[in-house]
Amino acid sequence: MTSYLKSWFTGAPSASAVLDVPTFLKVSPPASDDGEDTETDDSVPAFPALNSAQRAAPTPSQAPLILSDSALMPPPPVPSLASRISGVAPRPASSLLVPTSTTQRPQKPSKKREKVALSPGHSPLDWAALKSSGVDLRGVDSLSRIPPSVLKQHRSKDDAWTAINGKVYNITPYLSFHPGGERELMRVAGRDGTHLFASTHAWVNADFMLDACLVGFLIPEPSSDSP
Ligand code: HEM
Repeated sequence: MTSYLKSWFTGAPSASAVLDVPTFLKVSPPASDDGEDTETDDSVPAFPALNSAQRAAPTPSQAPLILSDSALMPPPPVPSLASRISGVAPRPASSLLVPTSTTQRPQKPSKKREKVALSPGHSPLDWAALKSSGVDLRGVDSLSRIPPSVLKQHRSKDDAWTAINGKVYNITPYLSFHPGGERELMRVAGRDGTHLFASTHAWVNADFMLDACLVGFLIPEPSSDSP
């Protein structure tokens, strides 16, 4: 047995190791679909099949080369443990990956825009429903021309007006619906809020949000000496 294995690895055929591969000349045909097997021959098929890859395997003289450990492909490099900092995850090998950690301190949330919890029934959808319900949200019979002095008189929560882009709105009904809270919205009550509004959320369409609350148009203060 040992000499046989030796001859296999070295490729030298030994006298005692003669591969005696039996040759089958007859192979049984595949069974027919209808199950009617006309052949009464019960010979077993050759295994491996006569034309199989196994039979075409190398002879002892073509024995496969077995590589030693040093001839094999080296393993991937071990990440350098020396450069690791305690408590900090190692940097990924690819610079395209997201860094696993950062040395920057998290930024404090901006104080400028804080969301407030709106009371139930005061979502933006509820506001849209109220606007289209036909309920009077203006509090005036007709639109008028409003100078800053008149606007100034409407600065209480129950009666709050503001001017945005030249239009004056009654913001009292919107106070409890404002996602930024009543307090923030009241900052523009009784005055022109265009600048503050735009610097807080320029993307909000005040014209659309408050169309049902329009009370008039902001005009310059009439000069006292005019007739
Ligand atoms: C007068 C008309 C105003 C209308 C129609 C209005 C409308 C809105 C709307 C629709 C949002 C939600 C925006 C979003 O989710 O992106 C919002 C958020 C907010 N508003 Fe107003 N706003 C008005 C005035 C103001 C004013 C004068 C201030 C304060 C100076 C203010 C402060 C805020 C804040 C802080 C938020 C933040 C919440 C967030 O991050 O969404 N708003 N406002």
